[in-house]
This record gives sequence, structure tokens and C-alpha cells, in this order.
Amino acid sequence: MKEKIILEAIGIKKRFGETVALQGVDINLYRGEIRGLVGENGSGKSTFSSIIAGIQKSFKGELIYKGKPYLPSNMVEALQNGIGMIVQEKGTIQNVTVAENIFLGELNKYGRFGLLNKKELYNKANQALDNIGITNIRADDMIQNLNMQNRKLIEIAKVVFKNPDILVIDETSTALSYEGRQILYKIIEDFKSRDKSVVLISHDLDELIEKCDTLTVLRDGKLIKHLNKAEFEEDYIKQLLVGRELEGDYYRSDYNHEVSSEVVLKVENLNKENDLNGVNLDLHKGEILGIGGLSHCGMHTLGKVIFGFENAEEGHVSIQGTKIIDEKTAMKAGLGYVSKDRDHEALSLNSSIRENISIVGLDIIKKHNLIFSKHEKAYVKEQVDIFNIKAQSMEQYVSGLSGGNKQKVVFAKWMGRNSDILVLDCPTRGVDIGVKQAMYQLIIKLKNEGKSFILISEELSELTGLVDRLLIMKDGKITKEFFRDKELSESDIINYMI
Ligand SMILES: Nc1ncnc2c1ncn2[C@@H]1O[C@H](COP(=O)(O)OP(=O)(O)OP(=O)(O)O)[C@@H](O)[C@H]1O
Repeated sequence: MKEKIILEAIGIKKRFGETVALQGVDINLYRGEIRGLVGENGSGKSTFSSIIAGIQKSFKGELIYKGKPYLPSNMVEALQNGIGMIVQEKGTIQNVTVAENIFLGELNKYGRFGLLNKKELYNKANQALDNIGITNIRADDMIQNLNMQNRKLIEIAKVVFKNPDILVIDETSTALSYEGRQILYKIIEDFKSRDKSVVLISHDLDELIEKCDTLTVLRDGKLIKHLNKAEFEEDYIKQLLVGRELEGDYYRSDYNHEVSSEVVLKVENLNKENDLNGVNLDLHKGEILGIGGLSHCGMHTLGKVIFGFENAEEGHVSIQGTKIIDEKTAMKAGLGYVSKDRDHEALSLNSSIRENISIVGLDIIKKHNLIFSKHEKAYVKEQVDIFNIKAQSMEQYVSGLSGGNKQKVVFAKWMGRNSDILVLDCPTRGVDIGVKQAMYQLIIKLKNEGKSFILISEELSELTGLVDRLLIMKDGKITKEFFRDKELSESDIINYMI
């Protein structure tokens, strides 16, 4: 079996200042193996993968790749050596074309005398896109005009085009919708069939159980266990992840869809070029209204327009007769919004956890029109405790947090504000199962207290598990309405999405 090992990681340790991210992790990766890496937020998964992909150079321990000591000096060198990684967050740069993103760092190959041979560059880039079955994005598209899923697909096309021997996929599927995930799964299967290896990081246990051959569980930077396929059992994995049995309900246990007749938010005839095509909906008091669909269905734009973050060309959104024209009117009318695109839209990365959370809660923190530091800190501490945000202190910059902990900051920021209506766009993206459970239970508790939610999600189990009513969007229109029902299956929903 030893000859089938492609990468040996021996006693890998890594610190970030006082934070111990990895405490001596050993992993052998085999050729043709799909290995899942699983653990709570902040358990060290991204740190481990960034070490093997050349992003982190300073660490302790040893890497042996194809039988030789291995220490890439950067990501480009790792990729040239056959280890490619799709990172969890932003992996593309703005204001340049898709082609320039795909061949970043090697554009000199496509130029002579300082001139870029665009034809050749675009042909190659289109080839990289075609290679993984992407036909709706072309080489000359500008990155900033693409949505989050399409930007992720560019990254995937770029790495896969280099034909690496090891592909590391860090929490990528939650940035993708149904059709994007199918592309990713096809790539994973193709790698396996060609005796290449995949390291798949995910918080979606169903996905891991279905796609992986082996699983490695990390907790607080420690290796807890390697599992073979025969040992994959959901409750057992959950127990290994959190170090105890998860108790209580995960989703809603009732199947009642009756809600108050009082309409708290009205969407009337919204039209926006390419995205929204005559959207009407009523949200009721105490209702969790789900919205599902494929990546281009318009649901993410709808969330932005409802919160006034983007404007529609026609139609309007109103709360008790007040029209929502921008974020300010939205917040004044009691609306909150968790954006899917956390690094661009939801967080200020170079500010502290305290600043990020308190910024939208200032009117609550204020006493007699004054903001006292102790009130602000107490307010933020409450949110940090509720959502178990893992950080050195509330003064830590958000940029140094793990992906899931960033997401907890976004959620906490809006939950703490006690908004009457919340638009949640993929609110649990990248969050581990323990915290997801806490978020779901909080949403259910607030619903029972009369708060209303619009839950836009790409996780069908989240939609069927939580909502009173589900709207499916296709080509900017609402095409189907389902009510909460025990019999409602994910395949019923997919049929209306595609
Ligand atoms: N650049 C950094 N600066 C400071 N601390 C960091 C940095 N990167 C990671 N850490 C810390 O290292 C620990 C491990 O983080 P890592 O991102 O590896 O976790 P993870 O398991 O990938 O989490 P998630 O599921 O949330 O993505 C965390 O405590 C995190 O805050």
C-alpha cells in the first residue's frame, strides 16, 4: 500500500501568534483517494490545506510528496508541482477579464514585445471553461460582472486546467448552487477515475458521506480520527466532531404551515434586467418564507432589492406602507439582511469583531443618545457567546478568523439588532453543525415570537427543514409555491428548479 501514498503529512504544527491552529497532525493521502476533512469552525482544516497547497510556509513538521521532502514556496509553485487548491473565500481578482484571472501569473506566456496575444489567451481560457462544462461564461467577461457562483467556477476551471495530481477543495460547494455542485462532483469523480487524489473540506455530512472514501476528523487543531467508508455513520461522525452527543432538534419538528394573516412585507411587481421578472410576494407575521432555485434564478438579487442594497427598475418593496428605497429606510423599518457574499458585502474585514457587530446595533446600544464602551462591549460579548465565535478577543480583526467564524459574525450582527424581519441569504454558509443547530433553533424561537424571515438558500434540507412556505424561482420569476409538508421531498423541489 505504501507505494500508493502520494502525500505524507507528518506532525504538522502551526501557530498564528497565540492561536494554536494545528497541534501535530499526521495524514497519509493515497492515489485515487477522495479524503474528506471535517471539523468544527476553527479546527484547522483550512490551515492544513493551505500548508500543503503552498499558501502557508512557516509551520513545523514534514511533508513528503511523491516520496520526496516537499516545501513549496507559494501556491503557484505547488500547482506547478501538482497540488492545486480551490480556496474557501475570494480566489479571483476584480476589474480584469476571466481569461486574465485564469492565467494570472503566467500572462507573459501570451505576449510578445509587451503586447498581449488576446486571441490565444482567450482561446485557452475558453478551453479551460469548456473543459469542466461551463458554457455560459466566456473568456472576455469581466470578473466584477459575475455572481459569486460564477467567480467560484472560474477558480475551479483555472486549477483543474493545470491537471493537478492532488486537488484540495476548501468549503466550496456552499458557494455553489445545485448546477455548480454537479460540476464540482463530476470533477471529483473524474479525478478518482484517473487515480488522482482529492481533499474535500465540507460541513455537509451528507456530501462527505456520499463522495468520500475516507474522512479525517480534526478538533481544536488535533487529529481525532481517520475513518474508512465502513465507519461512516452520521451520528458517530457528529459525536467525533463536537466531542459530545448533539442533543435537541436540528430543524423544526412540527409540520404546521399556518401563519398569521397579517402581511409585514410586500413585494410588488419587481423587475430588474436579467434578474427579476415581475416578482410579487407577501411575507406574513411569524412566517419563515423560503426561496430556492438555481444560481441564475434571481433569488440573491431579490434579497438585495428587498433590503434596498440594490434597486429594481420597476416595482417596489414596502413594510407597513413605507417604501424601502435603500438600506437606511430598510433598517429604520425593522429589516435586517445577511448577505451571501460575506467578504464583499457583509463584513469589514480589516475591522474588529466588536466594530463589525456593533455597527448595526448602535441605536440599541445607545443610552440617552450616548454610546458607552461598556454597553457596546456587553452587547458584542452577548453575541460572541451565543454564537460561540472563536477568536482571541472581540478586538481581533475579522480577517484573521476562520471562514465559519466570519459567518457567525455576520449572523450575530443582524440577530443582535432584534430586527422584526430578516432576509437571510445562505445564512449558514460554512458554519459547522453545532452552530448551525444553534442558528436554526434561534430562527425557530424568533419565528414563534412573531418575527418574520425570508430565507434564501441553496441547501434544500435547510429549506424543507425550516420554512412554512417555499417559493421556487426560475428565470427571475416565482414559478412554484410549496407549503410545509412532511411529504415534501428534495427531488420534488429540484424538478421545479431545473
Ligand atoms: N491568518 C490568520 N491569522 C490569525 N489566526 C488565524 C489565521 N488563519 C487561521 N487562524 C486561526 O487558526 C485557527 C484554525 O483556523 P482554520 O481556518 O484552519 O479553521 P477551519 O477548520 O478551516 O474553520 P472553518 O470551518 O471555519 O473554515 C482558527 O482559530 C483561526 O482563527
